[in-house]
Amino acid sequence: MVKLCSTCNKERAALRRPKTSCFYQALEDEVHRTIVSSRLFTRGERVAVAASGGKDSTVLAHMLTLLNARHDYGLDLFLLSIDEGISGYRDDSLETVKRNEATYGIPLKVLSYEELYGWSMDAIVRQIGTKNNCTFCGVFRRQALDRGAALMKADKIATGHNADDVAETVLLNILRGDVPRLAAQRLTHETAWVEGSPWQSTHTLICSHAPPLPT
Ligand SMILES: Nc1ncnc2c1ncn2[C@@H]1O[C@H](COP(=O)(O)OP(=O)(O)OP(=O)(O)O)[C@@H](O)[C@H]1O
Repeated sequence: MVKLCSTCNKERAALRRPKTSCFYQALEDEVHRTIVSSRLFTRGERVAVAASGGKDSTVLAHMLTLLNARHDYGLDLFLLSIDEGISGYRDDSLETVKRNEATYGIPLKVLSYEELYGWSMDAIVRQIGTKNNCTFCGVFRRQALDRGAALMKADKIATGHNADDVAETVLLNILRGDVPRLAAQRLTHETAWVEGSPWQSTHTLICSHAPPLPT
């Protein structure tokens, strides 16, 4: 027999959670509580939602538009997408971002490496080969998001980084023995705020370290 969500009593149950049973409600409440308790936004701010077309940033776009309307944050949201110029990869996900623009009714700005740097990622790989190309791509993407946000007069950038991404970065830094980066990561983890990093002052990290829900 199909088990229904014991909170809304309509949707099919997707997950059994130790403290609450309705996953959507619990997640929305947790994100809202993090936004409020960490004072992530101020009324009237313009927020660039960094949209890759992947699951995390699509959930982020959904969540921010939903909570902005529900709790009247008064934010001016738009989607910011970076086209690295990787044929067969980013062109597909950009189609998803365009669908998100229509679904969530917020404007989309797409900026390409080609426009910003005069180089697409495909051209860079032709030049440097495939070794270390992810490092180039990541550094360029962070700067591209910063430049795009400045161009669009955004006050903050929201990204879909989550606890898994944080764990992955911490583990990689341990394996590399990179102590200064580990310390910076701890700051990010504890305060959900990146300062003095390549993200510069506009960057706000939305992560999943909300306090536990009351029982
Ligand atoms: N091309 C891009 N354009 C805009 N934002 C991006 C882009 N790539 C990554 N981001 C932002 O950085 C976050 C982390 O990116 P990462 O490459 O680690 O992918 P991810 O964790 O799989 O997330 P997603 O599922 O959203 O792709 C994304 O959630 C998104 O907010």
